[in-house]
Amino acid sequence: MQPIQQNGHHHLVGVIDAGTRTITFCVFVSQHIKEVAAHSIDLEPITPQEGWSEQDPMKILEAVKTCMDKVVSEIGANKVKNIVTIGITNQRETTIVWDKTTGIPLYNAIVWNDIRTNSTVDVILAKIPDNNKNHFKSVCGLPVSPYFSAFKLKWLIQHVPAVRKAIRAKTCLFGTVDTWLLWNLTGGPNGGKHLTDVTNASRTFLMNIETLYWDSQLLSTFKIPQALLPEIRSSAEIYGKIRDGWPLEKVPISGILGNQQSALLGHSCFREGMAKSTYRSGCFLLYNTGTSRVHSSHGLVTTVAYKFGDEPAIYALEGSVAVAGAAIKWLRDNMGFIKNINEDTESLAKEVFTTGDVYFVPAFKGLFAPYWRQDARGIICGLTAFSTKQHIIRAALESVCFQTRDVLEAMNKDCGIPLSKLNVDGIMTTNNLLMQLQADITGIPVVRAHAHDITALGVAMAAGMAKGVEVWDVHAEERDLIPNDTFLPTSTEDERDTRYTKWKMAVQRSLGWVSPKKSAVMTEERYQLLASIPGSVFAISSFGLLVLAQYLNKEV
Ligand SMILES: Nc1ncnc2c1ncn2[C@@H]1O[C@H](COP(=O)(O)OP(=O)(O)O)[C@@H](O)[C@H]1O
Ligand SMILES: O=P(O)(O)OC[C@H](O)CO
Repeated sequence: MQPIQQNGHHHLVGVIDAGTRTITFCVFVSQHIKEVAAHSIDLEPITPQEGWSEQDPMKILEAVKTCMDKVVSEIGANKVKNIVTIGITNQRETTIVWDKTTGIPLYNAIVWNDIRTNSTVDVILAKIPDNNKNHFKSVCGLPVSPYFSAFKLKWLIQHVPAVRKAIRAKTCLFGTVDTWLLWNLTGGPNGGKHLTDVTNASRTFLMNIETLYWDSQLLSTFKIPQALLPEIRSSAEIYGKIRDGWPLEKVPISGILGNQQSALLGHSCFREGMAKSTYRSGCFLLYNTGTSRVHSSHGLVTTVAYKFGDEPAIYALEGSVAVAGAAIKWLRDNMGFIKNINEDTESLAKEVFTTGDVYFVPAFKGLFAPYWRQDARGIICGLTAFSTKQHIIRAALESVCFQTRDVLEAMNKDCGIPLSKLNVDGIMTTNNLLMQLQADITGIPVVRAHAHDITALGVAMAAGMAKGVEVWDVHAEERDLIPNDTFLPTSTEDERDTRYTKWKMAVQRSLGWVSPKKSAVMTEERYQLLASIPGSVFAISSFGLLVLAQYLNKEV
């Protein structure tokens, strides 16, 4: 391990952090937690329909390039040459397909929180004994849900003629955001590396959680040809070098981690029993279970936490909450209750001392862990003539805390040993009231990390420790400790439990709001029928197809 170069300069490690809303490129000094430079660009999602969420993969790529350019010119040529490697961390599950001969995407990226595949889920469930959504959990660790990539990829194959055409021509590639970036950064159509890491692969619903290879049973369930899929590698190894013509050309890329797994590393949760929760648009609690794959019986997912080179994979239990900060954003953008999230949320919520018995279940697109109910929709209940926007804002903050308690309860049951404290990070944790409510609702201390970017730090560590790079000793005894502060519970157990019981009642009222489309299976068959019609028919008579589609529509 050589933290310092022969010329006396510190090694630097660059990180591409491609989050759902924000693309960042930042640079760390090896062995240190603080970034020396960073540049970010926000990306707006494209929402063609209610429940849909897309991004332009080219815009993601352009934003990465711009961020790298900015940081390179900010730190100057002298320091740039000390950047010895790069790591990639990314929003997980988001699904991209492109043509390997042109590098052009065949459709927009379908983002993880897009629920267009609800009907695909119904079709898959209809084929499973007892419609059991946990049927594949022993194979891939995940429940059947539109969240995971396989459902999005199946939708793309069924609905986008260009995808089917590229599959027939054997030019179609699939990837999550890490793969899309790696392929482009290492050469694109000219030899780009088509790889992913185990953490991202573990979110596709296609990887066998035990063998860490693509699973043939799952591939055949989804009818996905393996040729589309990237090779699965570890989270820390040299995958390739940056192509010529890009900033930092020839610098190796040696770390890839899904962003929640990266935050787990950023918190140095290396030991079994250590956990963290990241509060951003969504909220994701990961609990390190070591080399054991703990299969949850209480609604959590089993996921790969990380795998360093040839070392055995380390697993985690995850509680994924789809809507956390996004509920606050909704109160600002859709309700007009808040002007400036950062400045107003806490002060408005503090204008009242309680929510006045108002509960807000922000199940905008269904509920993830531990419920996995795509039929749930958002509700605000307990309203009286006395309720104000302040009560609702406070209830939105509490909803994040109650959802976290839901996940914690499940985790404690699955693991047997209750968590004694909660390590937290993410932009939402700057809200002190939220932190205090979280401690009061869970009854355990909440320890807030003060490092600027724990998520990016995790993959910087992985990239820096990779064989052949070796500038970061992740297990070093002497390392920077992340400064933190702690919020202690001030509630009694009785108060906590009474309020939590009320929350559970509110959750019950949010369930079953959307009835599964009774035509789901037929819809699927219709698409298959349409998909099987040769392309020439489209050319000869698209009008004929329209008539056929209308006729079939009337049939169901
Ligand atoms: N002080 C705050 N109080 C409450 N919510 C906040 C606060 N600051 C930011 N948020 C919420 O956190 C989210 C920002 O997360 P961010 O990291 O930018 O996005 P993403 O998770 O999509 O990458 C927004 O949804 C916002 O509503
Ligand atoms: O980019 P974020 O912080 O919204 O993270 C999204 C998660 O990776 C989705 O699983």
